[in-house]
Amino acid sequence: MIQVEHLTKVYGTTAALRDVSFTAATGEILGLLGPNGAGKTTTMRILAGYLPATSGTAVIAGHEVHTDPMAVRQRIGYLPEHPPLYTEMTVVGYLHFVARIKGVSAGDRPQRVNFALKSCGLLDCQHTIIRKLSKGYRQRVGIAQAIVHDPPAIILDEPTVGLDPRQIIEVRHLIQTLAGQHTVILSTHILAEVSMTCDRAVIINKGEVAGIGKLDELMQQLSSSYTYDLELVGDRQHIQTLLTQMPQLQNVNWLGTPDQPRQQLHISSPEEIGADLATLLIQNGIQLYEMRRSHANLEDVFLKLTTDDVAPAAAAPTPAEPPIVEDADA
Ligand SMILES: Nc1ncnc2c1ncn2[C@@H]1O[C@H](COP(=O)(O)OP(=O)(O)OP(=O)(O)O)[C@@H](O)[C@H]1O
Repeated sequence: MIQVEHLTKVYGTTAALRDVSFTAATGEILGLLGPNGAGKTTTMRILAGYLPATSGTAVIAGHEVHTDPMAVRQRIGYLPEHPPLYTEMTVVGYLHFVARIKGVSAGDRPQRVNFALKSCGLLDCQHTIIRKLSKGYRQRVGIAQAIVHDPPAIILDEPTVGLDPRQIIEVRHLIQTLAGQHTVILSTHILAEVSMTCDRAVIINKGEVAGIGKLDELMQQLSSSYTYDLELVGDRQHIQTLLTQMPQLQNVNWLGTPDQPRQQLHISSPEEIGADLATLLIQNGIQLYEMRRSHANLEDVFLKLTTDDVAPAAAAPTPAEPPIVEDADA
């Protein structure tokens, strides 16, 4: 449904995206996850046809965003970070307006608007002036305008930002109900958003793809899959020498000071090495008081992939730039 290949965007001297590539299959929810400034919004705006890429291509439902922008805009729903709602209109009036400018026929409009109102939990406030809605409800209106013309692809830029916890849960649930019939790409800097909402994630960092796949696959990609926290008594130097016998150990970090009676050690390893490690230490006279093993969690993956230098992926392309309503008007 969505193919992004070798996408690069340069703002002046700033390379916001470098050779970004990923795909999103029909019906899936793909999370674009990255820290501030990673290039998420830039990617979303290019996909939505509001920003031209410097190079590369992005194809949505068979149409390239640069060479065929109008066809793309008819096939996507886009929720920008700050949706440009017409705040003096009622919710239902606004959705009818958007449906019209998105090309929904007059006969289909009532049904499409009703679907959007219902899907987004807006039926009860459909006659309310948008200006009087809470932020959470405005966000729902933003999503409703993105789906009112029933596009096959939905692009949501930070859809839960600024919402309270209850609203976040509601919006995430809404997004999940949209998948299946729609392909959804959402951007976020919140790990939990991806783990709770998305089928797969593209982790983006400094404009490059740092990891891509299902979350459990991403965790497996980590070289340090297991971490061990040890409490032991023994000479640090001696222990350090012993550990050189296990070359698979990574990130051997001592906690506290060497003069503490009990030493604390944090080790990571791509393999499960607990039994061998314990045997090595005990057979060499080290008193092992505690050893705890934990698996890399999503936070470890994110920190690892967005802290280290990363290798990119691929993709690129295109169009011009207006806010949703104006664009649709065209
Ligand atoms: N119009 C612009 N002109 C120059 N540089 C820009 C422009 N827009 C974005 N950038 C730069 O491009 C990089 C990526 O920005 P982008 O907004 O895409 O990141 P982001 O991942 O969405 O960040 P955030 O989560 O903070 O919104 C940043 O270094 C940003 O400063």
